[in-house]
Amino acid sequence: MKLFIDQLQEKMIAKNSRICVGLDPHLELLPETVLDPELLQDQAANQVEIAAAVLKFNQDILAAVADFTAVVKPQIAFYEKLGSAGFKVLKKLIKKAQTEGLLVLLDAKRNDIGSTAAAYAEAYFAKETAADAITINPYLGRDGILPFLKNKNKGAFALLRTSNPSAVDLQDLKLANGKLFYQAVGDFLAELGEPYLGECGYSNLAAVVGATYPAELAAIRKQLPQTFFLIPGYGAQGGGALDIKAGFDSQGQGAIINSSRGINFAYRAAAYKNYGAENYAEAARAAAREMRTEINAVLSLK
Ligand SMILES: O=C(O)c1cc(=O)[nH]c(=O)n1[C@@H]1O[C@H](COP(=O)(O)O)[C@@H](O)[C@H]1O
Repeated sequence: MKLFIDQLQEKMIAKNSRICVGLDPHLELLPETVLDPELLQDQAANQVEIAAAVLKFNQDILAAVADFTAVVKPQIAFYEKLGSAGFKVLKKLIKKAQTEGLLVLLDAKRNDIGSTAAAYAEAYFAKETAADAITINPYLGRDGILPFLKNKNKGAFALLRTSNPSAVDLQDLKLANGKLFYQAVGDFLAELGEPYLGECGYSNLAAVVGATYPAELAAIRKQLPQTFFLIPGYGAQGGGALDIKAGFDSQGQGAIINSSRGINFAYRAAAYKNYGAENYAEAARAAAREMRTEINAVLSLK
């Protein structure tokens, strides 16, 4: 079995795509034709119907974008909040995505002490849920990270320089050696990821760097030539194609750019309004195709 990172690179090349479609079903943004807003008045009582609507919506989005992406990223919070019905939806979506030939990066931002991290790795990489990769929080250090790397056909994406405004609160703290905290985390991840390098030159231990901080992204790419990046913050959070360019290597490899709301709910955006709410999947397909084109153009890829 190929290393996760080599599988990812292979699929990115096959799809000629550097995008990652987030599957974040914000309930209040779902079309009324899929989810009756009345049901949201009492979410606890209507969990099963809401979960069914979420499943339909996400299955439609998945089918619509599958031609344009190598990987999808369900954010687990949106499924967890629907209780056991939501968890079943997540499992079905993971299976459907993989059946469509896509890799699944489960956005769960997990971590804990080593023994508990091992339980998380088992929970999300074991047969039943079987995501291909997971987002993790590196704050606990190596014993909390290594369990996610044990199986070499799975990957882990550690938070490095996040896209949110408060990223600066802790990540930019200056250390005694003059480095910023996230820069030291970067060095640490590069060293820890070294034994997990794939043939593509990147490690199964990847990192998350926000599109909303282009200067930091450019510096981190230089600092960490063997670390693959997930770059969220494109679209809804304000990041654009020029902002993410420096996250790639000279071959236009080494990163995937995530957009969740910008694709899932494209039907609500002025640019895709003419599709109409009932054609939300076609609008998402158009948005994914356009995002792929924009990113390939900025990277001078055909
Ligand atoms: O790990 C992530 O995926 C993540 C890290 C980060 O720094 N910023 C960030 O937005 N994300 C996730 O990426 C997605 C962004 O969603 P949109 O802003 O709707 O495109 C959400 O699922 C976030 O939880």
